Amino acid sequence: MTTEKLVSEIRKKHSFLCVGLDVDLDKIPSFLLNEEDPIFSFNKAIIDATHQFAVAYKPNTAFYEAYGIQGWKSLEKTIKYLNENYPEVFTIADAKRGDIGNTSSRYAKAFFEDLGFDSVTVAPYMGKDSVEPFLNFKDKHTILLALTSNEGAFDFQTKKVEDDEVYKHVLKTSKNWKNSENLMYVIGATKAEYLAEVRNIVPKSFLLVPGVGAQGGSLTEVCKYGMAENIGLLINSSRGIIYASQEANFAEVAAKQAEKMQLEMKTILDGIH
Ligand SMILES: O=C(O)c1cc(=O)[nH]c(=O)n1[C@@H]1O[C@H](COP(=O)(O)O)[C@@H](O)[C@H]1O
Repeated sequence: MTTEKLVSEIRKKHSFLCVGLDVDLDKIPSFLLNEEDPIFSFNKAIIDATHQFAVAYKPNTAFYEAYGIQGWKSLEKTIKYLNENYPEVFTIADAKRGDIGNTSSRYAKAFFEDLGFDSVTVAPYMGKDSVEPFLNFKDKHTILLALTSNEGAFDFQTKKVEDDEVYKHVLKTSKNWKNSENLMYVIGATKAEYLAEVRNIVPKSFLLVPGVGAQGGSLTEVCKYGMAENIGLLINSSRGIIYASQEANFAEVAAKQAEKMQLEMKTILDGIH
């Protein structure tokens, strides 16, 4: 999907919400466990109920890989379902890959070509030649970890090297890579106060911002410091939406949560236009 199309969907739906599909069989309603593919049944119900409020879906592959081949099949069915039924939504494989170039090109093929995701999360630690193979794909996006939402982000990402924090080196250096227009960045919602500095370096890039809801980040703060002219934000919530209820009406309750966030986003968007 092109960035222009993503921006136009955001404006159409008055939403920059990304629903995280982090499915855990211990947390989904127990009656679904009788289904042939409980993970897919859960995702399908959540997607059908929330798609009018969300512009993106982000399955984190760990939650599928944890169930072996069956989990991988559920992931494949989920992305196929999204692409066939809701081609207007932006899809993110949250896989946090990255390796020597030759290997990265295989990861890129797996997520962009075989599975058909619009984007994949990638770790920057191995540098330019580990990321550029992902950037070769037209209208596919590489979402580079810059400043993550967890406590461990302070171990390396905010440490200074040659007068700049490591996450700033990631932003500045990656801007010079080939096909860098295909880059987006992860900035955790719990680090909203850093967003003004991030915007000084990457004023237009899309930022994937996880960490609202269960991790305590604030939507308002993220928008205050992080919103760009083209909106430039995808705010993810996983547990806060998909596990809002474990009852028979779980999908309806998830939709209510998604709608609540979408309405907050609409108020913010209305305020700036
Ligand atoms: O890349 C990510 O999406 C990610 C980066 C980050 O810094 N923090 C973070 O929480 N995530 C992911 O975003 C999701 C957050 O889930 P909730 O805390 O349940 O909303 C999980 O899939 C995390 O793996």
